[in-house]
Amino acid sequence: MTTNAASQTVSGKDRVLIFDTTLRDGEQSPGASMTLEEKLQVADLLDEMGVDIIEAGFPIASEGDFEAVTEISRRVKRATVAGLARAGQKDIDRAGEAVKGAVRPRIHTFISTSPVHMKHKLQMAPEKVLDLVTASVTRARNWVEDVEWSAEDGTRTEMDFLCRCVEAAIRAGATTINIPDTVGYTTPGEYARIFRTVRERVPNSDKAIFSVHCHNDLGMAVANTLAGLQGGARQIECTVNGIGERAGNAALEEIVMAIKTRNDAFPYECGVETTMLTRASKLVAAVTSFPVQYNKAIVGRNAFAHESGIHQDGMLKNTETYEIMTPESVGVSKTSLVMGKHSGRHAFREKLKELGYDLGENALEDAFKRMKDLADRKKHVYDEDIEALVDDEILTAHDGIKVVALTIIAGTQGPQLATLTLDVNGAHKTVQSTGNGPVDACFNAIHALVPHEARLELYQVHAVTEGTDAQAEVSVRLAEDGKSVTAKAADPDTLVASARAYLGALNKLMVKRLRGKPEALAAG
Ligand SMILES: CC(=O)SCCNC(=O)CCNC(=O)[C@H](O)C(C)(C)COP(=O)(O)OP(=O)(O)OC[C@H]1O[C@@H](n2cnc3c(N)ncnc32)[C@H](O)[C@@H]1OP(=O)(O)O
Ligand SMILES: CC(C)C(=O)C(=O)O
Repeated sequence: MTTNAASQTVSGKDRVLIFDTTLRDGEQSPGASMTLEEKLQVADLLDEMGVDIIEAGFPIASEGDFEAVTEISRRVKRATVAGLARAGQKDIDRAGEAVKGAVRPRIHTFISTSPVHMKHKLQMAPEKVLDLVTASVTRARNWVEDVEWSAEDGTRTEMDFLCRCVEAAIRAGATTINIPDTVGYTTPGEYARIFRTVRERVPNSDKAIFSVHCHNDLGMAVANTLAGLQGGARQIECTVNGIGERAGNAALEEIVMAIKTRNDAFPYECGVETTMLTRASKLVAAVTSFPVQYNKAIVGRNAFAHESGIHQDGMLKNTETYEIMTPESVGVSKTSLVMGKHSGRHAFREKLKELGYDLGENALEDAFKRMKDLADRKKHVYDEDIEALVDDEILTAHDGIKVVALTIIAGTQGPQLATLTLDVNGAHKTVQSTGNGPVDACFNAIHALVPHEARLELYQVHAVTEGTDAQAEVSVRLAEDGKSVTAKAADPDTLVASARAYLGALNKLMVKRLRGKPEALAAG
């Protein structure tokens, strides 16, 4: 056998081969077509990552597929490169032509063996299919030594017939026998039994490596894959991010991490460098434009994110409380403690530390309450949101004038009306003012309650993060007697942020005015 044969490793564990079919079965996902350049990038990464076999395409399908398989065969240095072919001469010759330049070429030929496929799709009698098994494998062997044969719809195939086909394929020279669960129909116990039975009943079964290939129609692709290994299979066919026909294929990253994390249950070795899994996932998502669902195991963006206070507290005390593998082991730089309405004080304190703040207990409590309040109104609380609210907290902590309430009536029927209540050194004062627009009305109200000569030099608004519920960060610059001050405030309501930024600047001006009159400052 010339290929990367599955065998026992020095650790005494069985080596399982990872056969990646992202570029063939993965590309069969409606809408997932990749350009040649994109396929080459994926193939390079798979090779670097330590995948054993790369199924590069189905060469008879199109000129583009032929070119992709040919190119990938030329450049991949380590992995075996496989091309798919139906049980026909033209398909096999085209695949042979495409993979012949590979360091380790493989032809993967298949034919359906289930009653429903043979009768309705192929419209062939079982004996004819059996003949084609021998003929196709024999022809493929004329091209390469490494031939894989697949019994399409194997899990819905009658056992006696499956065994006869497998025996014929091995006799004709197949070195790998794949029994696919083409329509995602099998169950873990059943799939393991199929492999055990075929391996026991087929006399020459020890001459080939058995392979699993599972689809996810019932959400069992990974479970079935692992069960297939327990039944004796030693090659796993899978795709990055689990993309593939219909509901997809078994996800490479999930299988590899299940073997690594639960090696007690799945005592096998595989050659994939797990720290590259996230990179591979991102690349495949980018080139196929198939987003990865947030809660996807291993590579979803929430796979190592914790929002609940109780979990975050546990994580801060010992990461093993809520993580069964480290984010670093799959190429994520670190766990993220996401701030949100379910977060607790332990995690918030840690987050502030990470962002470079050292707040006292009271300031921390205030900031925590404001973060919770923000999280009730806003879907995502980003680090920038926390920075904005803490900066704002620090600025307003010493302010003599604060917003108590603000209501604006705005719309097409002007003038816009602001009703504003301010706390001016402890006394609440309310006024109504109109203006040319809601911001003008609001600033006029401030002017009415706190008469001043300062000039507005700058008024700027920008969204702290994305989305219509993003916090607005408002900057205001006021100038008086040749002195100018700038203040910022952030709030999901642009007008509240505007009022607070204006008052922030006004407070700073007052402090400047009083500078040099310490007795006045002390009096507030
Ligand atoms: C389970 C799997 O994932 S199998 C792989 C599926 N992937 C694809 O089909 C993607 C690429 N396919 C293609 O580009 C095209 O289908 C081609 C080029 C392969 C064939 O195209 P066409 O010649 O136009 O045939 P079409 O796709 O319409 O029909 C398939 C034919 O192949 C036959 N066929 C299907 N599987 C096999 C097989 N394993 N061995 C031999 N013949 C087969 C069908 O019975 C049908 O034959 P018929 O024309 O005599 O009725
Ligand atoms: C060609 C075979 C292996 C296949 O993709 C399937 O049966 O799902």
